[in-house]
Amino acid sequence: MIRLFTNATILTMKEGEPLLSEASMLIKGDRIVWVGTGSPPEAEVDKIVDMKDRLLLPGWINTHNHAAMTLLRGYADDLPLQTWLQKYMWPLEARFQARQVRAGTRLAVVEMIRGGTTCFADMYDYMDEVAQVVADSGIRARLCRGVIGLVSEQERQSKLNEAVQFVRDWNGKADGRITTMLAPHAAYTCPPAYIEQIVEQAEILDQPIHTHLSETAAEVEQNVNEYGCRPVEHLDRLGVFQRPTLVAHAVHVNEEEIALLAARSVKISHNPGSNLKLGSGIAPIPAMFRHGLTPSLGTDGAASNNNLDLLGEIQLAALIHKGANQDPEAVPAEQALAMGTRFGAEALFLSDEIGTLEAGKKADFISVDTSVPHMQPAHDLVSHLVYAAGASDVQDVYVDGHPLMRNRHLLTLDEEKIRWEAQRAFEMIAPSE
Ligand SMILES: N[C@@H](CCSC[C@H]1O[C@@H](n2cnc3c(=O)[nH]cnc32)[C@H](O)[C@@H]1O)C(=O)O
Ligand SMILES: [Zn+2]
Repeated sequence: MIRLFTNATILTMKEGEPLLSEASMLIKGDRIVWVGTGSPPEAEVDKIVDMKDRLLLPGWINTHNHAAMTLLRGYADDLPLQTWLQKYMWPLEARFQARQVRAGTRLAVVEMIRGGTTCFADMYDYMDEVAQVVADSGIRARLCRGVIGLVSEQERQSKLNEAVQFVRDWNGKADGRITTMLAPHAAYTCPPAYIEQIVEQAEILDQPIHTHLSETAAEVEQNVNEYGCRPVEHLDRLGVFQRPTLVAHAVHVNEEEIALLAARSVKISHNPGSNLKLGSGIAPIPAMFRHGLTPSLGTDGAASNNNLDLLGEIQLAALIHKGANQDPEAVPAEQALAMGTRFGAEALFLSDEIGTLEAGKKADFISVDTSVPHMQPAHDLVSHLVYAAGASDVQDVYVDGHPLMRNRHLLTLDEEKIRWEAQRAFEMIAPSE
């Protein structure tokens, strides 16, 4: 089917390309065939969709999440990372079964689609459930079975086997919407030999690696005490960065470490909301840009954010580095938008397919209502999107050319049922007070 989205303002997010007004986008099946002003090359069109008062742009790419943690939203707030994890999250997560992960992930996907996210990375457990939700909902995702190695050797091996089997079962599935990774949870939860083993498997399976890195000062200190070096050097020595790697957080990295991450082309998922909420710190994003890195954005799980609104992260990224560095020129609006789109595609190793609106790429895009009062006067939509818009201004969401939301109406998921299921699944595991 050939569809023409017309009468729109289009932000392609191609580097250096200005906003296109009175523009159109032509889509053939799941791919974009043309974007521009003037008349499209193809005369035969099956459907014309009028996009008056709509800004079209690539969907948001959320590069770090634990989707099922929506079930634990608001459960343990205002605590530091290690207490939050060890005293609250892990004991409750130990009660999770397939049902909790399915319900929590479905809720997460509803929330993400409603906020304009078309692709997310997920690191969790019971990943067959997560993959099935992705397959059924129509969203795109890069998924990995996260492994925490603070268990017996036997359990470590069985978790790794699961992670490997997950890659074999799901990489490239759901018409290519699902891709995978391998994920040692963090240097402080996986012994060195285990990390090496995971790297070896990643090599065999030709998979990228996703891990948490230098999220807190305490974690860096512990690494120095235990292994005699900081986490970046530690992972480098273990060969992690020989693989394409995506690290979440990178809050406590110094100039030298940033240089090494850049030299190894490591991808960064900046999670400003989670880092602020857990009091972890503020990642040195301007310094990363100076070293040629192109950090992307993630929400982290909803228990440390507490929502999955990627536009909110774009806005935080555009604001906090200005304040932290007393520099109003840090992370300009355009760059913050790139972090949520094009750089997100790079971070997930999917930039051949998504991240910009241009011929040959997948038709993953969203539309934003530009007629609302807080987008007036409509002279600089890039500025309005970053500094004035909200998630609920997103009207339409398309992935692979399929509509997942039209005029804020979800088309692939039953929202009411999902809300009910999430409530039930939470009550089953909630501690009795
Ligand atoms: N249960 C799994 C590990 C799941 S990976 C995802 C883990 O990351 C944890 N997590 C969530 N947010 C953060 C964060 O900000 N830093 C570190 N870990 C986190 C989360 O609680 C969950 O346990 C196993 O069998 O080994
Ligand atoms: Zn995380």
